[in-house]
Order: sequence, then structure tokens, then C-alpha cells
Amino acid sequence: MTKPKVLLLGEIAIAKDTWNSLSDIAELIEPKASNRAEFIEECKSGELDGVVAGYRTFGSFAVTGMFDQELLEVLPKSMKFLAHNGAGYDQIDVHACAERDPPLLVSNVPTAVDDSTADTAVFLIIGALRNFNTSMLALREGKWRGNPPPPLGHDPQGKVLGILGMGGIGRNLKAKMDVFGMTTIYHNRKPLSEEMSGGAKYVSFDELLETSDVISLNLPLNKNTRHIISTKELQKMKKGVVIVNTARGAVLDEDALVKALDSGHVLSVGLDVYEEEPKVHPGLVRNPNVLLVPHMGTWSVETQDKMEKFCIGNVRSAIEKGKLNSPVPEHASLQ
Ligand SMILES: NC(=O)C1=CN([C@@H]2O[C@H](COP(=O)(O)OP(=O)(O)OC[C@H]3O[C@@H](n4cnc5c(N)ncnc54)[C@H](O)[C@@H]3O)[C@@H](O)[C@H]2O)C=CC1
Ligand SMILES: O=CC(=O)O
Repeated sequence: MTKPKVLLLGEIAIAKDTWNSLSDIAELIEPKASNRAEFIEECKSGELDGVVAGYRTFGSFAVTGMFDQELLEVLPKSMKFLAHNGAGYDQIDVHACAERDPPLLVSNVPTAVDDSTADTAVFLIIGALRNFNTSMLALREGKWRGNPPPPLGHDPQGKVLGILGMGGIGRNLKAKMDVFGMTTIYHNRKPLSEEMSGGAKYVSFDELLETSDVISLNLPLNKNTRHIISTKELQKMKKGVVIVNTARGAVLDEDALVKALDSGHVLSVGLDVYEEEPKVHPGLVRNPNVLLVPHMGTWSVETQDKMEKFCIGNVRSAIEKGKLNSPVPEHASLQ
């Protein structure tokens, strides 16, 4: 009997054995295309016909671009499942996927990302509060702490951490920052139970902006959250606020942020994500009060291994049971 095809978009970095074990139930194929135009042609040529499920990585964007209406129109009709290896699925138009006939059901990888992304946020919070970047740059230029040395930094103890988006990563971060003596408040679309929030206080969006010493962005990027932090929101923040973003660059308006940094209203920033990755706003690069990390949130052996196995689990379930283990919330009722 012919096996269903599974399309790999991107690379399996670690869990190669788990991936190869899928060949018991599927024919594993990869596209020849190296850019979007070629990928669209390959789809149209019929070479990918018979593909039932796809596994995609964040980096495969370089080949396919957005999973949008244009792509949905050329993908083989046999393709019913797309397992995304990542928590954030903003590269996929999940609404268009739901409306396609037949729907393309999408899963993501929540939970496996929580520790390492929250760890990255911890690093950025402490680094930005203490403003370590300035002296780290001076040291590499042979100037020790710099001349003059940087202003004194700030300790986290006793400060208020405001988490915008209290999901898996936000809750994990809250627990970690308890150890640093921070008090956490949060804003979400809905308040969480006391147990889920770990005792963090639910506040309105404005109260979070107005009362936090440090603001951590941990919400998904979608049409409702694009530039959720822009000029008006930055003005509501305390003078000297520290902002950390490990969510997606575009939840924060980078032009507005650069202006708020230049005026001194925002003291320092720690960023893992950017509006137009891999480009970084020149106003951020030139500012020593900005601690920059190139989207390294889940860049660890252990987490990549967990994420890949989780995502492969979605592919296996799609083929064996016709269902994804962790459909994105928008698709949960479709299967
Ligand atoms: N830097 C990195 O490498 C990584 C970045 N991420 C990003 O972090 C985001 C969050 O990840 P998780 O915590 O796993 O997601 P999650 O789905 O567990 O949590 C997101 C939370 O944000 C809340 N939310 C949604 N819209 C909101 C709004 N308008 N205002 C306030 N809260 C809102 C949701 O209710 C939910 O509680 C992902 O969507 C992804 O973009 C995730 C993993 C790694
Ligand atoms: O950015 C990484 C993700 O898992 O989302």
C-alpha cells in the first residue's frame, strides 16, 4: 500500500532518529525549492501531490514565506495538517487555513518552550536593569568600564514586574522572578485562577503600563496585538521603565521605542525579537542601553530536542489518528 507523504519544511537539528522513525508510517519528502517562487511552482507541478502532513520550522519562512492564501491555493489538496515547530505561529494565517476547503489544520509547540524562553527573559531583565551592556561593550574595546563609567544599575529586589500575556512563558517567568524578589502583576485577556497566576495580581492594561518598573512582553503576535505597545502606551509608563521583549518584535513599535529610549523615558531595554528579523532597527543597535540577543529564546540543545519531538508527535498523530495533539486554539474545534 502507498504510504501517505510527509513534507519537511526546514531542518530537524537534533531529533533525527525520531523523525526517521516516521518512515514506518509515511514517505518522508523534502521540497527542492529554495525560495517562495520556486516552492509555488513545485506545488503547482504536482510533485508534492499526496502530501498529507507538513512539518515546518520558523526558519523555513526563508523558503516558503508566509503560509497565506496564495500558498493555500497551490498546496496539494491532500495536505490536511501542518505541524509548526514553535509556540508562536504568526507566520501562518490560521484563519485562511481554517477556511480552506479542506481546512489545513495547524498545531504549534506550547509548554516545551517555557523554560528556555523564560530563562532568556530573566537574562534580559537582569541585564537591562543593571545595564550591563554598556560596560560589556567598553570592556571589549579595552576601556574597562568605560570613561566615564556607566551610571549605577538597579536591583530587581522590591521592583514591580508587569507581565503582558500570562501564558506558559509568562507564568514560568513569574515563578523565576519571585526568587529575585520582584512583585509580579499581569494583564491577560482574562484573569487567571489564583493557582494559575501563582499569586500575581491581575490588573488592567493601563495599570500595568502605569505601575510596572519592568514590563515583559509575553503575548502572541496577531492583528490585535501588533504594536500593542506604541507611543501612547510608552508615554503611560513610568519614567525609567525597563522593557523586555521575548514575544515577537512587532508587538512593540520599534520606531516609538527608539524615540522613548532617546528621550530617556525608557531607561533600558532587553530584546530577543525584532520587527523585521534578521534586520535590527539602527536606533536600537547604536544605543548602548539596549541589550540585544538574536532570537535565541529556545536556542538550547535540550529545548530544541523537546520541541522537535513534540512537533514530530503532532505529525505522527495526524497520520495515525487523523488528529493533531496540540492544535492551535483557533483550530481546536475543527478536528
Ligand atoms: N523568543 C523566543 O524564542 C520565543 C518566543 N515565543 C513567543 O512568545 C509568545 C507567547 O508564548 P506562550 O507563553 O507559549 O503562549 P501562550 O499562548 O501560552 O500565552 C500567551 C498569553 O498571552 C495572552 N494574550 C493574548 N492576547 C493578549 C492580549 N491582547 N493582551 C494580553 N494578553 C494576551 C493569552 O491569553 C495567553 O495567556 C508566542 O506567541 C511566541 O510569539 C515563544 C517561544 C519562544
Ligand atoms: O520563537 C519561537 C517560538 O517558539 O515561537
